Amino acid sequence: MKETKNQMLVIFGASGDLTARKLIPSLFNLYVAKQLPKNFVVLGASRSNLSDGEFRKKVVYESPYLKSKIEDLKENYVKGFADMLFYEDLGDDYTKNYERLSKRIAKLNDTNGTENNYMFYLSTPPSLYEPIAKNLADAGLSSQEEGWKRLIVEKPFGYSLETAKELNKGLQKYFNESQIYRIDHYLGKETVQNLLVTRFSNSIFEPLWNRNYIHHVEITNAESVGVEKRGGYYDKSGALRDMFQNHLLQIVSLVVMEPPIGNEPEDIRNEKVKALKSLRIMKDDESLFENTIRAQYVASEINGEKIKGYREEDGVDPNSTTETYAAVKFFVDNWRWKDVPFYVRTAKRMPTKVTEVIIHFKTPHHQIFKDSGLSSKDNKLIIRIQPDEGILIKFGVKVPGQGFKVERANLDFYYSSLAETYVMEAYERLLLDAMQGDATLYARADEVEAAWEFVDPILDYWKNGKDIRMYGYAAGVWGPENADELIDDLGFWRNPGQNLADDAGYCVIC
Ligand SMILES: NC(=O)C1=CN([C@@H]2O[C@H](COP(=O)(O)OP(=O)(O)OC[C@H]3O[C@@H](n4cnc5c(N)ncnc54)[C@H](OP(=O)(O)O)[C@@H]3O)[C@@H](O)[C@H]2O)C=CC1
Ligand SMILES: O=C1O[C@H](COP(=O)(O)O)[C@@H](O)[C@H](O)[C@H]1O
Repeated sequence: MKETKNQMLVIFGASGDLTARKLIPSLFNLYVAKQLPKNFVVLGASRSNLSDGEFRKKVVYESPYLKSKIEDLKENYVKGFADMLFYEDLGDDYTKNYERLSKRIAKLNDTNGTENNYMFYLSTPPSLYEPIAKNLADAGLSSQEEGWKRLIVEKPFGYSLETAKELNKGLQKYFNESQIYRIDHYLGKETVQNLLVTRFSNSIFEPLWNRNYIHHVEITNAESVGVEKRGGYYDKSGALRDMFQNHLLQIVSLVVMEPPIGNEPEDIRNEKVKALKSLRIMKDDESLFENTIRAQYVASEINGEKIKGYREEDGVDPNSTTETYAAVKFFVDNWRWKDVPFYVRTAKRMPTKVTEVIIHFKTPHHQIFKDSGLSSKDNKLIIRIQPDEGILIKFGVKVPGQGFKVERANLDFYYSSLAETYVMEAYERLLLDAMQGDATLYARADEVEAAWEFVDPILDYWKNGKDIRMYGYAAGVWGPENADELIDDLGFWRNPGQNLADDAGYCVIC
């Protein structure tokens, strides 16, 4: 087991939503699981004027995100956690007041024995990432002469290839690449990591994992919710930037990558970068027109409840051309994947929340049971990332009786069957990894840039392309009908239900 050294976590943007909703609950879980180091403190920093006590009240005692967790625990236990939290008000301007902040850090370090090991978490608007890094460096807080210093950077990492490069350069002026941890919470999901294990710890999948046996690959990420309270942010982002450039291309890289030479962070990251660099970039309008689809949800009624259309959401421009649905077909230009199409889609306001990877295998090259009724797409490996996490293999079996009637059967594995194993939440896992200095599940600078390189021309075409269309889909359906055209020479999208084994067309709103 890796060692978690005594340390301090400084969260910039500590009065915000992410801190209350994800960061503090994850730290609380780690505290309950006794995974935090002996000497550990959290210093929150934001513009809001809060005392230590008010901060503790907000993110622990009165937090709706901890309510059910702390109800089950003794009060002094909860107090033990809350007492590790402190707060420093940075005033109106994050670029000022660093002198005060660094004095507070030094004092907390001396009184709590955190050994000058500091992890800075940037959970602010992205425009502040570089200024904060600069201010920290100017205050001597990026130097590793005494203790280590790490910088965790939230998404979005850039708005385009150009801005991502600028941000990389900007941060690397003040911190070394090895100190920078770019978070992608999908990499913290147990089932996403399981993609690596499924592929590289079994001898039954990898020999088939190539163009000789795989017909096409499909990845679906669907959410039943709309943009919720984040209309202002989302309208400047859209599905391609919000989910595809980061989370989905990370999943793609794990499906596409070659076997790494080992499981050290750089072994894995090197292969992921190579995978992302092998995605065929679509450059001309014709291929962008043929291989990409965008759409927005429109008002609808589900189970008697009226659902707003995207353009009616708070913070969204009534004439917005931001997509809430994105589907992309692409190829991977390397030896393993030549001519194998990949279909990846992501959207809000779908019938259910689900993320899965489907490997569709080819038809056996000589079919002796071709009158059996099964089609070429009946051998599938489904890796279910959420919910009902697990793996399903679909294959043909003989129907008992005379002749050779073939029917589809399922072989399945469910994570829930490992009931005794505690499965950490994504942020919990990622925070612990960063505390231990393990960057395997964090994106490297070149990885992020390679992903933007693929996405940039699509965004550009969607903004300026001459024939580009914006389709509509009623909230609660599986996107615009036109999206089927993308895939229809091969079949149709698998529209799964909430459970792994639920097949096409099963729709619920949850
Ligand atoms: N919320 C989520 O679920 C997710 C968030 N993220 C990312 O995490 C980051 C934080 O998100 P979230 O917590 O939702 O955002 P919020 O808007 O809720 O919080 C932002 C924080 O930054 C501070 N802040 C805002 N503007 C300024 C400013 N001009 N100068 C100084 N401080 C400022 C705020 O301080 P104060 O209020 O005290 O002024 C607040 O603490 C963003 O980059 C977001 O993209 C990523 C994935 C999911
Ligand atoms: O990063 C983001 O992810 C969430 C979806 O995360 P999940 O773990 O619930 O699948 C998405 O709702 C949000 O728009 C996006 O910014």
